[in-house]
Amino acid sequence: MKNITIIGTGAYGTCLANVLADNGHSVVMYGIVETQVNDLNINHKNSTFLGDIKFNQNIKATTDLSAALEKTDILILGVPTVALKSVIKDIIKYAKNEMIIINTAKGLDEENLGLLSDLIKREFAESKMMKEYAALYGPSIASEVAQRKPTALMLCSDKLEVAKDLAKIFSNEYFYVYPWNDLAGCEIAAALKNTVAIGSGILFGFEAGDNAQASLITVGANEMFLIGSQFGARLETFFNFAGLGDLILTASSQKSRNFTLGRKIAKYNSAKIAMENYKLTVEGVGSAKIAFNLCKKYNLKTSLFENMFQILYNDTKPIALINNVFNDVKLV
Ligand SMILES: NC(=O)C1=CN([C@@H]2O[C@H](COP(=O)(O)OP(=O)(O)OC[C@H]3O[C@@H](n4cnc5c(N)ncnc54)[C@H](O)[C@@H]3O)[C@@H](O)[C@H]2O)C=CC1
Ligand SMILES: O=C(CO)COP(=O)(O)O
Repeated sequence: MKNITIIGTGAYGTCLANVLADNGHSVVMYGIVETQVNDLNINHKNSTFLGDIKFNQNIKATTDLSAALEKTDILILGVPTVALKSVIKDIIKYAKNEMIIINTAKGLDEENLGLLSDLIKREFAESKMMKEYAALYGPSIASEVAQRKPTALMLCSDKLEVAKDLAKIFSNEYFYVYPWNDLAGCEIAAALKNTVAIGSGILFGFEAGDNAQASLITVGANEMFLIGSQFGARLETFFNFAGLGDLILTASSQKSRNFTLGRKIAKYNSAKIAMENYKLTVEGVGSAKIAFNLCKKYNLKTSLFENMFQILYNDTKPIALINNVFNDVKLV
C-alpha cells in the first residue's frame, strides 16, 4: 500500500482520492481553500464541485503542504494547467523524499509550445525529487468516477514497466486502468480534445445536427493526430481511451465543461460573453491558442483549430464554425 498525496481539492483530485482510498492506499489531499479541506475532513464531501456525493472516510485533507508531503511515495498533480508551475515550485520547497509524479492536467506548455511532461520534468529536474513521471488520461468525468461508475483510462509513462505498476495501484472493479507508453500522444490528445469539445458544443447549441457533430469530431481527431505527429505521437493512441475515448466523451457529454462552454457560445452568439459568464475550469480555450501557434510553427493547415482560435480569441461569430469547418479538410 502506498502513501499518496493529491495536489488540489478540485473535482478530479477528489474523485481520484476516492478511487485510491477504495483501493486501500493512504491518501492525503492538499488544498488551498479551507472550506473545501474542512468539507472533506468533516463531511466526507466536496460540496463545491461534487454536490452531495459521500467519499471514502479514510481520505484526509490539509492546507499544510509540508504535512501533506511527509511520507509521499506518489504525488498526483490535480490542479488545472495554469496552476502547475507555481504549485511545483511550492512542492519542491517542502518535498522530503523522491516521489513518483503523476499528472492529470489536460493541457500543453504555452510558453514553449511543448508538452506538459517536458515542462514538469524540467521544473523538477534540479530538485531531484522526481523518481518517475507518468500521466493519467482517459474519459473520466469526475462526478461519474466519484459515483463509482465504470471508467477506463490509460496510465502513461515513457517506461511501460512503470506504467504497469502504477496502473495496478489505480485499478479496481469500477476503475479500469491500462498501461501505455506514448506520452506525447496521450498529452496531445488530452489537451486538444477539449478544444474539439467546445466546437462540438457550438454545433450542438446551433442545432447543426448529429451528422455535423459526428463529422466535426472526425475532423478533430484527424487534426489532433496531425499536430501530435509533430511530437512523435503514435496513431494507436488516438484509438485508445486517452484518444478516442476522451474525445467522444468530452465532445458529446453535457456533463463536460468544455462542451457546455461551446453551447453557451452559441447561445450568446459570442465566445467573449460566454467566457465571462462561465467561470468553471475550461482547458480547451488555452489549448486552442497553443494548437493555433503549433500549426503556425510547423506550417500545418487545420480547419477546426484555425476556426476555433478565431472564434475564441478574435471574437469571430461562432456560426463561422458551421460555415467553414467542413471545407477543405485534410484527413490522415
Ligand atoms: N473534472 C474532470 O472531470 C476531469 C478533469 N481533469 C483535469 O484535471 C485538472 C483539474 O481539473 P478539475 O479538478 O476538474 O478542476 P476544478 O476546477 O474542479 O478544481 C481545481 C482545483 O485546483 C485548486 N488549485 C488551483 N490552484 C492551486 C494551487 N496553486 N495550489 C493548490 N490547489 C490549487 C483549486 O483550489 C481547485 O480546488 C484539469 O486539467 C482537468 O482538465 C481530468 C479528467 C477529468
Ligand atoms: O476531461 C474530462 C473528462 O475526461 C473533463 O472534461 P471537462 O473538463 O470538459 O469537464
